[in-house]
Amino acid sequence: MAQAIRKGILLMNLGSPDSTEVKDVRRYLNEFLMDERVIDIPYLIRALLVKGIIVPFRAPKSAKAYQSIWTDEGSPLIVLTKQLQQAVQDEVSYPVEIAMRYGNPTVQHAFAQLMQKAPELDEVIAVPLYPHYAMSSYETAVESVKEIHAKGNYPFQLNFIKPYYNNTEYIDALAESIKPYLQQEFDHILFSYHGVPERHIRKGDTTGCHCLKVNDCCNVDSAAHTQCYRHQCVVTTKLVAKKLGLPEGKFGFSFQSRLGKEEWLKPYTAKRFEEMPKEGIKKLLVACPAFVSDCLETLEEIAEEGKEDFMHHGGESFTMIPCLNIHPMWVKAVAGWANNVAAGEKEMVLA
Ligand SMILES: C=CC1=C(C)c2cc3[nH]c(cc4nc(cc5[nH]c(cc1n2)c(C)c5CCC(=O)O)C(CCC(=O)O)=C4C)c(C)c3C=C
Ligand SMILES: [Fe+2]
Ligand SMILES: [Fe+2]
Repeated sequence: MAQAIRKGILLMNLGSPDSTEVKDVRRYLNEFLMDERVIDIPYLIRALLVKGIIVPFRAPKSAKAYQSIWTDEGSPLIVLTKQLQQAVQDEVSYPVEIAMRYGNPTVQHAFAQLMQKAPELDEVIAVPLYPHYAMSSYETAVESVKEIHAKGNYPFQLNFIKPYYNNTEYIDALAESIKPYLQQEFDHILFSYHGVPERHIRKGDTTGCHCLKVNDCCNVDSAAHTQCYRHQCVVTTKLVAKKLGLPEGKFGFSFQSRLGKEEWLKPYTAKRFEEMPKEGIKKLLVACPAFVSDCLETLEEIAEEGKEDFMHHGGESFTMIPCLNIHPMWVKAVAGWANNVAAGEKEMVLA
């Protein structure tokens, strides 16, 4: 009889600084922004720009922003990812660990923990906590885990859950988490996704001739869509809006967190917050489906800064809908994917 495969589950998120001290934020930003998939310019120029300009100016400001959302247990992103770990662990028989792309806990630490909990571990199923494919999120997480795995000569194989932007369980969980907020009076719901430079979208176009080149590119069938962040955000928006029965005009999407002078995906969330009250949108709901755990970008940029901007420009009410965090349907979805992989159903898995 074939032996049962001994598996482990690795939940992978982006990461946060170890504390809100400027030195820790500086170290974190250096690691993050020196990633060649985040700032994709030649190493020497990147080093000059990141270490000489961006980080020295940004670290004190970011530290302040982190201070405004930090909890007694630490960064919300890490705390919520740990809560997700525990919740998924309650649903599956395999050990579950978490790792961050930048900062702590590291992938090496997670691998060591998994091997300790399952000494005969022969497969790790990695779940990137990003529903959409972007070079600067999903791809860098996957590639760095592969690199660490290869360098460390680990005795187990790796499998990755594919981007799940259109997966039924993800969409159903998202819709269910948003539904209670639709009971209140609102004019519009904005789906705000983390932005990326438009250049990244063109660079990732596997056909070389589709993304941001063809009219209405994200709604025209293309092989490029397996790696097109914009297309995947558009699809999530449509599917969740359909599931919630939102009529055209009652919802929209935008992109937040722009960094630098380059053109990023549009419309910009910050600009929409200024424009919407003038368009008669006074009561606003905001959901952030690119993040599965609340973090600096939702709690500070949207719920604090964004709210202030919207209200200042004539808004009357602003409600940020929390991310999936540990919503029971989301927990079940993650546990289910890992179990399906265990049962040999490979369709959620990249080779
Ligand atoms: C949802 C996926 C994400 C993509 C895509 C992404 C791209 C991207 N990000 C930056 C720069 C920064 N992002 C920062 C924070 C941050 N980014 C994501 C996710 C994605 N980023 C998350 C979950 C967070 C929050 C982390 C936390 O601790 O809560 C920051 C740090 C904070 C700040 O100083 O603003 C930077 C910098 C770039 C340049 C980029 C694509 C090129
Ligand atoms: Fe980011
Ligand atoms: Fe597109």
